[in-house]
Amino acid sequence: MAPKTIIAPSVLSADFGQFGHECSRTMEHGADWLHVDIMDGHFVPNITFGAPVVAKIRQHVSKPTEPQGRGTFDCHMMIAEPKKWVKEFKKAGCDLYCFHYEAAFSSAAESPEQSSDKKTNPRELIRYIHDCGLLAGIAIRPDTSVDVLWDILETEDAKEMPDMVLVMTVMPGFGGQKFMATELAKVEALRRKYPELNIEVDGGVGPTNIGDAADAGANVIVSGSAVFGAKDPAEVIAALRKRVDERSSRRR
Ligand SMILES: O=C(CO)[C@@H](O)[C@H](O)COP(=O)(O)O
Repeated sequence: MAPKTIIAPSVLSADFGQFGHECSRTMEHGADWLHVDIMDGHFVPNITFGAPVVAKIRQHVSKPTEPQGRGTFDCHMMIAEPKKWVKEFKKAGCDLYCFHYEAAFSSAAESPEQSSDKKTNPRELIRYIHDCGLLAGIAIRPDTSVDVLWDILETEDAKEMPDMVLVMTVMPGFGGQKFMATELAKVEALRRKYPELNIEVDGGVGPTNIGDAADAGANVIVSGSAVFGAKDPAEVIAALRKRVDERSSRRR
């Protein structure tokens, strides 16, 4: 069965001066999830915010009543040491912890106090995230081949299977960049092999290119500036949803 359409506005484009209100308002506009961009100034050349801020905005959005349900906080961890922060973000109210493949190999420390010179691998990290009670996502940058994911997705161990794959359609770090249509070949390849997988696209996505993203097979749609910069964000969210729904009903 085709996975359901999930619209996840990226809060990177929100007005941080009224962050809680921006989050609750976006949910009222029809969002399914909130895509929460965590940047550390190491993995990407930009810094956003950490777990204490996530805990504050969580108070403005009801927790999902089921896994992947409405109100899911989809935390996109653009950080160099993803394993270090899993428990902190769980405590803060994160539901889905999506780390970058490129960062995983240097992230074995279990807490901020521990040194992080050990290596881990993405499958172990997915298992660890699940053991901590979170959904797990794995992201790839435009300069990473989709081929790195096949081995991970072939697992027969449910604890090591990601709940979502994120295909970045810009280099991570900043909102408002131009959508890279070349990345949709990765989405197509993933969808061909995994009809039920949650495949997220993120970066420069909006009404002008949602058709291409949906046709390629994306079902989790992140959109920052197109939603927060719109006169009528509810209209943009509805338009994104309509296009993805149309495509997935043809696939069924
Ligand atoms: O992770 C990122 C950027 O690194 C994204 O979540 C963007 O912030 C999405 O914003 P737009 O490209 O839609 O403005």
